[in-house]
Amino acid sequence: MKWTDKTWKTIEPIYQKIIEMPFIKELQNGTLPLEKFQFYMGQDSFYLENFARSLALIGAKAERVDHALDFIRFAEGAIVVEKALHDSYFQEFGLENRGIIEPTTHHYINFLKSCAALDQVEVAMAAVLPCFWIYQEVGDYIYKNQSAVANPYQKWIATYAGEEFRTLVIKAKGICDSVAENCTETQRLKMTEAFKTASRLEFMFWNSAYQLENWKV
Ligand SMILES: Cc1ncc(CN)c(N)n1
Repeated sequence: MKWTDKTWKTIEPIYQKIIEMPFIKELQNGTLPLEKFQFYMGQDSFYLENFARSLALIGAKAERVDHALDFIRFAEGAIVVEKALHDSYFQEFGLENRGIIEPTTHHYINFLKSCAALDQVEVAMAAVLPCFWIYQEVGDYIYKNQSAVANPYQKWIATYAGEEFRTLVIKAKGICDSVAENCTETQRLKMTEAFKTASRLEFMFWNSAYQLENWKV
């Protein structure tokens, strides 16, 4: 069985919790309060910027030159999406600035950057995979289950349920499977652990937006 198939099984309970969370349910039926979506967009702008930096670092460390090129392109794509957020979504959703990096965003981006800087490159590749794969699954899930009424968040849904994003996810999964084949079992377990931690952080990221979580001091 492929490393990705085996690993997804370990996060099935986390994924189930994600699709049941109020943020996702309300995004799906279009009732998510604007304030929560604005908070999410602001934090996601910080996230994407730092996700891109992590991807670029992984690209620089990849053994295979084709993997390096793929990761450098992923990094470029994340920066382009981040810019699109500023140029269009922020305006559309009335967000004047992105605020400051709040606790869960801080935790997540520092987890990714530390994996990219300090861990074995295969482990770092596994750590960024949920950022692709979970978003595609959630995008597809919402797209398939949404009600017919006009949804103010349709553009967000279309981004992650679209063909373009699916192609990236297939590529990112393929890279993880190919590097996992050349790893020892211990290294593969470390990859799985990193994938699981990032999946938990995806849950926490949406949850923190729903709670409008902040530093409090
Ligand atoms: C927190 C988070 N994770 C993943 C994605 C999709 N790249 C995102 N936009 N934001």
